[in-house]
Formats: sequence, C-alpha cells, structure tokens
Amino acid sequence: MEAFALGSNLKERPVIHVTAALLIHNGKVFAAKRSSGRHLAGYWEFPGGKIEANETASECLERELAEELNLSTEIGSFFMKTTHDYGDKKVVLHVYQIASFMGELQLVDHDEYRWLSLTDCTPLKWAPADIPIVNRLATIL
Ligand SMILES: Nc1nc2c([nH]c(=O)n2[C@H]2C[C@H](O)[C@@H](COP(=O)(O)OP(=O)(O)OP(=O)(O)O)O2)c(=O)[nH]1
Repeated sequence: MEAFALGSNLKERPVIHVTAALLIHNGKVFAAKRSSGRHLAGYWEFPGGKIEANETASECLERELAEELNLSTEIGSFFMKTTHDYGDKKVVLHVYQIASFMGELQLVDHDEYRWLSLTDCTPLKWAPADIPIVNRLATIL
C-alpha cells in the first residue's frame, strides 16, 4: 500500500531544453511578451525556443531569432543555465549573449517587445525560469 502510494506520485514529466538570447543594444536588453494561447501567455521572456533533435543550442538560437524576430545573428558566449519546474514540465534554459545581429526587427510570435535598462526589468512579470537571468543582468548591462 505504502509502495503504491509512493509510486503513484512519480509522474513522468518532460524535461524541455530551451534556448534564450540576450540581445543588447545601447546598454539595454531585448525582452518580449509571450502571446496569448501559449504556455506562460503574458509573461516576459528572452527570445529563443525549444532545441530540436540534432541541433546545437547555438544553431537553435540562430534559427529561432530568424523565425521569431527576422534577425540574422552571430551567437556569442554562454551566459548561464537555469532550470524551472512548471509542474507539468521542467524547462532547462540555455542562455547565450548575442555577439552581433542585423536585419529589420519584426515580431512574429510575441505580443510586444521592449529594450530594457536594469531598472526597467524589475517591475515586469517574468517567466519564472528567467528570474535568475534577470538577477544576473547587472554583470553585463
Ligand atoms: N523562448 C523562451 N522560452 C522560455 C523562456 N522562459 C521560459 O520559462 N520559457 C519556457 C516557455 C515554454 O514552456 C518553453 C519554450 O517554448 P516556446 O514556445 O518558446 O518554444 P518554441 O517556439 O520552440 O515552441 P513551439 O511554440 O513552436 O512549440 O520554455 C524564455 O526566456 N524564452
């Protein structure tokens, strides 16, 4: 009976590996608001997306920034990794700085975007996995 109760709590939850980009321009970092109908709708995040099979994190970011923002990018250095358990899934965020970017920015997937100074970041409703990233932005902004 005890064993059954323990076993029934061991739910299989997917672990999703996701990339996120720190695009910085004039001392401000780019963030976007997730659109309605998606997981974490209305929360602010750094652009990126799920790493597909046979894709490196850098390849994923390059692809996602082209798809989501219409930007050509050169991926820079690794910044940090954060993990958050959303209950139904666990997200591992691989965060990179963007060395350079070009193109005319277009929002494809998000409701809104902003270029944020450190103080602009504080009041926003961030995706929970992003909070450790925001807390470490002072090292690069
Ligand atoms: N892209 C991105 N996703 C994040 C961040 N923080 C965070 O918790 N997530 C979560 C939200 C989603 O559950 C998951 C990424 O999903 P996504 O919907 O952006 O990825 P995707 O574009 O590849 O997915 P899809 O909608 O095409 O299926 O990671 C973040 O800063 N950036």
